[in-house]
This record gives sequence, C-alpha cells and structure tokens, in this order.
Amino acid sequence: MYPLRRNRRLRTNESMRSLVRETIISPNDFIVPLFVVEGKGVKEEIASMPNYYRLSLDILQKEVKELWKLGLKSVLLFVKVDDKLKDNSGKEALNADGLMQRAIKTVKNAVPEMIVMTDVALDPFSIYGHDGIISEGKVLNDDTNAVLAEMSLSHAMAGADIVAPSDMMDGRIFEIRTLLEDEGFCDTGIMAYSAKYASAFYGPFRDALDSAPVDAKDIPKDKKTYQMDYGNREEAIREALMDIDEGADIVMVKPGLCYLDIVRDIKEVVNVPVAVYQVSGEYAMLKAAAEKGWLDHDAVLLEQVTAIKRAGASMIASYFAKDVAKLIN
Ligand SMILES: NCc1[nH]cc(CCC(=O)O)c1CC(=O)O
Ligand SMILES: [Mg+2]
Repeated sequence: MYPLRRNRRLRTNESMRSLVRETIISPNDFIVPLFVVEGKGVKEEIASMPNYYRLSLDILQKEVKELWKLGLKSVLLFVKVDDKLKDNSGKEALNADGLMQRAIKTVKNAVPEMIVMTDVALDPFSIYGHDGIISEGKVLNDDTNAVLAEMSLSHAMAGADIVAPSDMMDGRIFEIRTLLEDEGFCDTGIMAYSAKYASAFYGPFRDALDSAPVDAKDIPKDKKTYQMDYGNREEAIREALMDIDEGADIVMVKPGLCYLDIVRDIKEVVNVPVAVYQVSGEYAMLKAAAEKGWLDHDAVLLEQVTAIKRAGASMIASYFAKDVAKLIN
C-alpha cells in the first residue's frame, strides 16, 4: 500500500532503471535479411525501403564482414531472380549454381562462423508471384512441398545452416525434414514461418524482389488461401504446434508489431525458440515518419525491438538490425 510501495523509487535514474530492466536488446538477438542480385559492384537502393539495398555477390561479401564486426551473427538470404529464369515450377530454385546457392557459399567463404539462413519459397522464382505451383487458379499444396524439400536440400548442400520456409503450405516442414534426414543433412535446421499472416505490410519486400502476385486471369490476386487471416489467434497456435511436430527447430511469427499478442500466445505453449519478423512495411513506416521529422527514428526503433523481445521473441529478423547494432555498440 502507498506510501510503503512507491514504484517510482526504482525509476529514479538510469543506473537504477538499468538494474531492474527486464528486457535487454543485443546484436545476438538479430537476423539480418539480405537481398541478393546478379552483377558486379551492384548496390541498388530499394525505393520503398530507404537505405536498404540489393547487393551483388562481391558487395555481399564485404557487407557480411561488416555485419560480423558489428556483432551480427546471422543472415537470412533472399534472391532477386531474373525474369527469364522464372516459371511455374521453381526449376531455377534447384539450380546448384543458382544465385542463392552462390550467395550461401559467398557468405560462408567471407565469414565461416556466420549463420546462414535461406528463404525457401517459390515466389521469387514464380512467373505468377506465388509461393507455390499454380494449376487451374489454385496453388497446389503437395506438388509445391516436393519442390520446397528439394530446394531446401539444395541450400543445405551449398552450406546453409538453417532453411526458412516462408510459403505456408501444409506439411512442408515434414517433407523438408524427411528429405534432409534421408540425405544426411541432420544438422541443417529449419526455421518455420509458422504464423505468417496475409499482411499488407509485405509491399516493400515485393518491390525489392519484384515478386508480387501478378494480375492475370485464373491467377489468385492475393495469398489468402495459404497465408493466415489476421483475425485469427487460435489458428496461429495450431500452426506453430504442427510445425514443431513436423520437425521445426524455430517457429516464427510474421509480421511483428501488430502481432505481438500472437507472439506471446505461442511463446506460452511452445518449448522451442520463437522468432519474429519485423517486416518491410514496418521498416518503411518508421523510415518515412522519421524522414518527415515526425518521429525520433532511433528512439522509436529501440522501443519497437525491445517490445518485440518483451513479447517473447528469442530472435528478430529485421532490416533495422545494423541500425540497432550501431546504436547499442
Ligand atoms: N515467401 C515470400 C516472403 N518471404 C518474406 C516475405 C516478406 C518479408 C517482408 O515484408 O519483409 C515474403 C512476402 C510475401 O509473403 O509475399
Ligand atoms: Mg502450417
């Protein structure tokens, strides 16, 4: 009872506050998403993601060395695929000498201790901009899984530490785990995008990879038949538990800020690490507001990533990873 209890006593100064602070952010918490393109000396800024770039392999090599010096120890690779290589089967995704496979090797050669995670989904390879194979207006679940498993194997063979299926097909974790085990890749981990919502916050990412669903006859206009409905909570828990049963090492919630209730719900029922993806639209919102002088970029950023960790995230995939590492180092 007041005045015996005065909560302000533990807030009197920064030393006192740091003594009782429950959630502390470190570079160890972050996964750095990286966009890779063909070419030499390429560092193209993404229009809707200020200060974020598509990198060719030579620049990627320099970038990961810099990340490592900042204490950032894991990257998540995405590739922007040439239109000529796109089809409806994901054939290029299995190319042992494809851009992703070369990017994996580039990172591992530059910084062998860097954890290399890879995006596993068909959208960057799809002429239709969908995460699966399309037939008669539908995204085929099981046919897609077979390609995702082969794609994961190809990434593992190139040296990936963790494959990260972002597609939301049912049963793909089981198919991927089974193939990896059969082929001797028992140490390759799986980070499952388990509760991935059909979100409007992915817009800038689709600009970065030119991977938005195309507007054409008999092609689904959006990803709502596989990504989750944002009105749903219990379904997210079911998705996470199923992925763990199927062999996921880490489960992910995506996007971040609007979904922290889901992060907490999942955290309370699972016994594997929970990852959160602070997505491209979240990045764009803060950059835009800061550019206008309406928000204090660094202060808002630290508040946001701390909130994500406080909600239950063991790790955060974030385009702000480098900004955060520089701020707290
Ligand atoms: N498999 C696609 C994929 N993997 C990661 C993202 C979004 C990441 C972001 O917005 O930062 C997406 C976009 C989508 O589902 O359309
Ligand atoms: Mg699922």
